[in-house]
Amino acid sequence: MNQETFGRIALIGIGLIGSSLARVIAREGLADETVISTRSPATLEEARSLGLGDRYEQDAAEAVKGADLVIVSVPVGASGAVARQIAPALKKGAIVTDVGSTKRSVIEQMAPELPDHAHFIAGHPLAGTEKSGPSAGFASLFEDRWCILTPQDDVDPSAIDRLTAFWEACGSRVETMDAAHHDQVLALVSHVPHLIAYNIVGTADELENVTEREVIKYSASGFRDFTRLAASDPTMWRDVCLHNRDAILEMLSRFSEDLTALRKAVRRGDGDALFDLFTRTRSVRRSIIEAGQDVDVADFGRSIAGGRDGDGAKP
Ligand SMILES: NC(=O)C1=CN([C@@H]2O[C@H](COP(=O)(O)OP(=O)(O)OC[C@H]3O[C@@H](n4cnc5c(N)ncnc54)[C@H](O)[C@@H]3O)[C@@H](O)[C@H]2O)C=CC1
Ligand SMILES: O=C(O)C(=O)Cc1ccc(O)cc1
Repeated sequence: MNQETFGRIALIGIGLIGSSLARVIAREGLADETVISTRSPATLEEARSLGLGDRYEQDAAEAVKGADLVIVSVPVGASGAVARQIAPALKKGAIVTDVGSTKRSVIEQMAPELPDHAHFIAGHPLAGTEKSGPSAGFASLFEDRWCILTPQDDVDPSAIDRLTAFWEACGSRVETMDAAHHDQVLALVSHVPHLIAYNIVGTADELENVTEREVIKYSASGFRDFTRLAASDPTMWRDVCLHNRDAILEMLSRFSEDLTALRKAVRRGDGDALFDLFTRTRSVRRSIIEAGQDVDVADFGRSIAGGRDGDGAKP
């Protein structure tokens, strides 16, 4: 058997991420058998009707019996409860991982529950959409995306190698880092941007002198991008905020300070300050595109090719 393939994989939680995993596991032949479990009977039926696995179990403990790899894909606030449920049924030597958007809290919730004979390695694929549920997933979700692993110091390196090989077989690039560092970085690049989107769409929704029709009719692509993020799953994002509170608060403070400076530049008509900030931020976007990290590179490429990018000179 190759490094990346497993006899039995158990997927606990079968929403966007779990079902994308089920699809890529099937496409790449990464398991002899895939067992699916999720809390809601209706969701389990949906997974069955989509043909996502080989076996379906309502009981998570039943699902992990004999599994070589267990992947927990539930809202981060449910991680501890799932770990408690599956712990007594885990096979000796099983690798247990998760996909949650926050890492310190998931480790704090799961690690104490799991037996020493299992290898627990927390993880986070930096890949997703605003959609949720089993039908929202797709096999190519993880392609050319980062997957961050945050193993604790005492984890067997060969288990890390196997999990790395698995994510690589799903199309991802894998990086290992400290959980606290992960949470700080993700607060900046993912959690706070989602909160900004929720906030601006909420603000637009509450403005009395702008009708809903106008928001829909005149929303340019910038606002549309915010509405996409602000359509993300409420349970998932409530849990992210509750479970990465300190890092999110720290980044929000920085954001507020910078917003105050920006507001001042607008109020004072300080064109130089505005131009300098906008020039700096444009170069950030360019670096991201050059590094090949953009979701819609083709679209951005068209906007550059269309010559709408200006020459960078201060008018
Ligand atoms: N949606 C996204 O773009 C991304 C999400 N993530 C993380 O992946 C995890 C799953 O997210 P999605 O798949 O998007 O969510 P989802 O809402 O599509 O699916 C969640 C699944 O968990 C199940 N579930 C909820 N509570 C449970 C419990 N107590 N026991 C067993 N199953 C339970 C639900 O029935 C459902 O099958 C979350 O921790 C999220 O932070 C990570 C990367 C991207
Ligand atoms: O839809 C988007 O733009 C996302 O940013 C998806 C996403 C959401 C949460 C994560 O932890 C990782 C990726």
